[in-house]
Amino acid sequence: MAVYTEVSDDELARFIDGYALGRLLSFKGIAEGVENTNYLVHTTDGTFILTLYEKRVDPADLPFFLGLMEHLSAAGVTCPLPVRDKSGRVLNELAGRQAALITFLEGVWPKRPKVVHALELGKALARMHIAGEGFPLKRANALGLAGWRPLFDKFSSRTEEICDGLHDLIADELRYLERSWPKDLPQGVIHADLFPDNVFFVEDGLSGIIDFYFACNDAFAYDIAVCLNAWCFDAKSQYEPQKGAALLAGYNSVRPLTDAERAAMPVLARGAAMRFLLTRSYDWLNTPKDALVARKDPADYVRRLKFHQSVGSIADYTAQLTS
Ligand SMILES: Nc1ncnc2c1ncn2[C@@H]1O[C@H](COP(=O)(O)OP(=O)(O)O)[C@@H](O)[C@H]1O
Ligand SMILES: N[C@@H](CCOP(=O)(O)O)C(=O)O
Repeated sequence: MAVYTEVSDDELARFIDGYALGRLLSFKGIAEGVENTNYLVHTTDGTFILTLYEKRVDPADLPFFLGLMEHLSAAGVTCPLPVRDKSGRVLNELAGRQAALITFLEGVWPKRPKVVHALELGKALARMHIAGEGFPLKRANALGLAGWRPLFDKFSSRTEEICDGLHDLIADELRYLERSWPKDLPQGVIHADLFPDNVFFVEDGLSGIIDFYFACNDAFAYDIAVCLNAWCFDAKSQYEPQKGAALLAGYNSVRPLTDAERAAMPVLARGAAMRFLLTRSYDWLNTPKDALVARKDPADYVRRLKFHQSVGSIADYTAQLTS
């Protein structure tokens, strides 16, 4: 459960009084998520999600994240909307943290994504990329190529606490990525963390996207690579080419990939594996013992990275195995 910050009944009742949402009825910590503290809040007017922003969120970025949700929602993407308080603000302070209330989305995230989920995801991702056009705020990807080495430096002396060989795997791969990272790919606003637990479905229809707290300006194709890793491998970290093919086909049906994007997919998939290997490794070593959070296993991303290193091109590989 990701609850880093406890909120008392009285504190929350006072906080809710600041909004035109009726009276607080009940609230409980949410048993999912990694980055922030989330509570499910019931008031006499409805159900909302209360988020208290934690460690990795720079308060200066909050207008980007909350403004993006408003922009995407207005452009037809089903995502949470920040709720304004009685004086029109979306951000307030609660229990010493910046906090916001957002609307509750119906649906459940797929615990075992199927091919149809990957297809729908691909279409929704492309629609989201198009819908992001015209969003006026900018945010660099703090966990992009330039951020990986400084993050590695923070835990490189402790990698053996995770697994043997991890230090050299990361160090060698960082050198490769720094040499090979593609420039000049089509860019725009990307989600950058579109894992299954951030995408809701009602039956097989995609009902909404949440958790925009890593969103930034970066290459669209990098967002696809993040999804390939997160959606198209089974529980044993074996690549599932039918899902990869469905994701790419769904995306391509809405926003056709350029030749340069296709060619870059193998290195982007390696970079996307590196990004989550680094944050998971850091969190594995640094999550406070008393935090109510389920740490994510870095080993899943060691296996993905090794898979990408072993195949030439994930797009060719997908095409080969599905033709
Ligand atoms: N708008 C929402 N509607 C419904 N459930 C939500 C919403 N936002 C978050 N949740 C629930 O809270 C969980 C954690 O949210 P998330 O934004 O992923 O947290 P974190 O930023 O900590 O990763 C989600 O898996 C989901 O169950
Ligand atoms: N998706 C990341 C962890 C971030 O968690 P989220 O709850 O914000 O999606 C990972 O799997 O490492």
